[in-house]
Amino acid sequence: MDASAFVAPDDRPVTAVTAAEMRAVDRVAVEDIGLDLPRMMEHAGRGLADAVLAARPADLPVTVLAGNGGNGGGGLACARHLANRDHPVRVVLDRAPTEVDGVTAEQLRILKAMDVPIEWVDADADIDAALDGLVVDALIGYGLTGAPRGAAAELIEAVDGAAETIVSLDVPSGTNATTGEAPGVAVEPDRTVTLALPKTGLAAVGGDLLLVDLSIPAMVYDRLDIEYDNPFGDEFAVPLSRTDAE
Ligand SMILES: NC(=O)C1=CN([C@@H]2O[C@H](COP(=O)(O)OP(=O)(O)OC[C@H]3O[C@@H](n4cnc5c(N)ncnc54)[C@H](O)[C@@H]3O)[C@@H](O)[C@H]2O)[C@H](O)CC1
Ligand SMILES: [K+]
Repeated sequence: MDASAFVAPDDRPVTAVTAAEMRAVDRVAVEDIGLDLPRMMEHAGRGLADAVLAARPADLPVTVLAGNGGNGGGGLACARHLANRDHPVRVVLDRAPTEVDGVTAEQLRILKAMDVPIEWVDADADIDAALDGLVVDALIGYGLTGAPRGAAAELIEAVDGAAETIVSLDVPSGTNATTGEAPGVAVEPDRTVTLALPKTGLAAVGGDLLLVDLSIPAMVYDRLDIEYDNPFGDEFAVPLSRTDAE
């Protein structure tokens, strides 16, 4: 097996996947096992909340920047767990709540019912520097298509200048999950909480790396001929180190 760009704490190599491979994993998980996206999104949000609680001093407010896809949905699930622990958390969307759809809209409905503050920005809003404290970047994950545009781009630019700590979910927003390239603006996180398996593009990204388990069984990877040796052991999240392997 070629040396991986990532290793788990016991120096075990951890396979990295491209965005296309991870999409295929999601498809097989849903179609063959019935492990559906909302369930995996919940695991993502719980693992992200664990990482945020571990990273933030008690009094630091948390702002979750959420997009309209699976990445946003994981961020919103994280916001719910923080709110349940009376941590100061608010959500800032890159569009009006009425424009959020799919599973992410379901996550949003729960937060609304819990009276979690929900704000949003549109393309030409100038975002106040209130993006201080700890910012969770759940705008865009491996679904990036081209250079960030509109409100998402504005938020990406605002957060890099204002936040004390930035935790990105899965892939820093604006970064191509496969190549690590940033076609436009991109978040520069202190930590990336990536999901299931590290994305190949994360080898080129700075900051700490934490891998969170979405409970995808090894047989899904086997069906796609993706080399998989459970990186979690008995944990549900493991820190990853980047090797200088080519
Ligand atoms: N097995 C797994 O790894 C799982 C990962 N999950 C999370 O879901 C995302 C992928 O979700 P998807 O809906 O396919 O796309 P994203 O949420 O990453 O992105 C869509 C989001 O981004 C906006 N957007 C895309 N390109 C641009 C752009 N150029 N400018 C502005 N905005 C852009 C788009 O509008 C949407 O808002 C993965 O990363 C994980 O976080 C699943 O939760 C479970 C399985
Ligand atoms: K992100």
